[in-house]
Amino acid sequence: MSENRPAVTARAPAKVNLLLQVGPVRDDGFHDLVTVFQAVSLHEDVTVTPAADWGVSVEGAGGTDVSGVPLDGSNLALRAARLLAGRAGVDEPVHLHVRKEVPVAGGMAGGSADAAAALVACDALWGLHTGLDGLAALGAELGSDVPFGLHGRTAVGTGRGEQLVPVLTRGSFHWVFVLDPAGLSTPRVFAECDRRRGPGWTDPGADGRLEAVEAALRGGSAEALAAALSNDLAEAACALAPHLTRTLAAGRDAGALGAVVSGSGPTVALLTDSAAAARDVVAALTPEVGEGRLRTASGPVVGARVLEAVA
Ligand SMILES: C[C@](O)(CO)[C@H](O)COP(=O)(O)OP(=O)(O)OC[C@H]1O[C@@H](n2ccc(N)nc2=O)[C@H](O)[C@@H]1O
Ligand SMILES: Nc1ncnc2c1ncn2[C@@H]1O[C@H](COP(=O)(O)OP(=O)(O)OP(=O)(O)O)[C@@H](O)[C@H]1O
Repeated sequence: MSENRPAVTARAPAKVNLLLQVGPVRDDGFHDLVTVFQAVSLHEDVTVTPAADWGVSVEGAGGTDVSGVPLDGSNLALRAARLLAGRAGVDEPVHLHVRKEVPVAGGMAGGSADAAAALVACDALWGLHTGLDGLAALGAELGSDVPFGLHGRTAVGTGRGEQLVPVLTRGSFHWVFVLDPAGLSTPRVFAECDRRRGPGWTDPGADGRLEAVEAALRGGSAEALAAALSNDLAEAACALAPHLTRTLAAGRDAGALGAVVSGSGPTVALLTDSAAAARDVVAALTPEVGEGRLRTASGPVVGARVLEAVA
């Protein structure tokens, strides 16, 4: 019977947008994007265990504050599991335990990573063999960032961010993330971006930014990538959280090669040219922001996958 199946744990990564080009609002309320995602080594682990009824619990790892995470039917991991069960005709409830390392409402797609990990874990538990494309299609119904949580590595995202094409990259990139105690709501940041643009705004279209990011990734140059980082939501995020302007400057002053708001913010991503340089930036920033708000990570890393049980 289902309750005898062993628990399955899957892991999915956070993301940073190396480029986030925001186009016009579409009729469905989403914006057309051209973005470059990179998966980084902050992870969410989701463990699914057969249970009498559906449920979810959450734990913060490494000091992550999980107080903003819903534990009801709106939790993205739970929604993902129920969506897959519904489509596959599975009637075997699970309890999901989410171990979060990714800041909540931080612009790093933590909730999307939970959904991606839940899809992969449930697919394995129920023996469905849905495949990456099938899971990504389900993931897109849950959120624009979920397909990338499944794919991982580095990819160009178009549409509302759910249509992915892998990007060639060389080597690893080393990041420092400056977390913010307050989150930012993604819809609010997009709305502020629209408000600032005004009704007369016209999309300038392709402007060479994507090509610059792709060339830096192909060449494995942190310096070139730092120069190419850009985010059309940054102005809106800084308008809603004005201290971010100072955080970006402090990161550069601390020796980062480049600084960018991560996605819809408020996390700030600082690019450095080695793991040692990242540690130096942390040391330089600690007096101003405190060690508790600083994380180092590298990318690219793989997308959602089952963690094998240690024998
Ligand atoms: C900011 C990014 O993280 C960049 O990767 C994503 O665009 C946001 O992805 P996400 O959090 O998975 O977003 P979703 O759950 O799909 O959408 C949340 C809300 O963000 C806004 N949204 C999101 C994606 C998009 N292409 N256009 C939008 O305008 C919409 O108001 C939407 O209702
Ligand atoms: N499993 C979950 N983990 C975190 N937040 C969740 C989860 N399920 C639902 N949410 C809700 O989604 C909101 C956004 O969560 P998330 O941490 O994914 O933000 P984000 O990283 O800014 O997202 P993105 O970068 O994809 O825009 C939270 O404020 C919370 O209310």
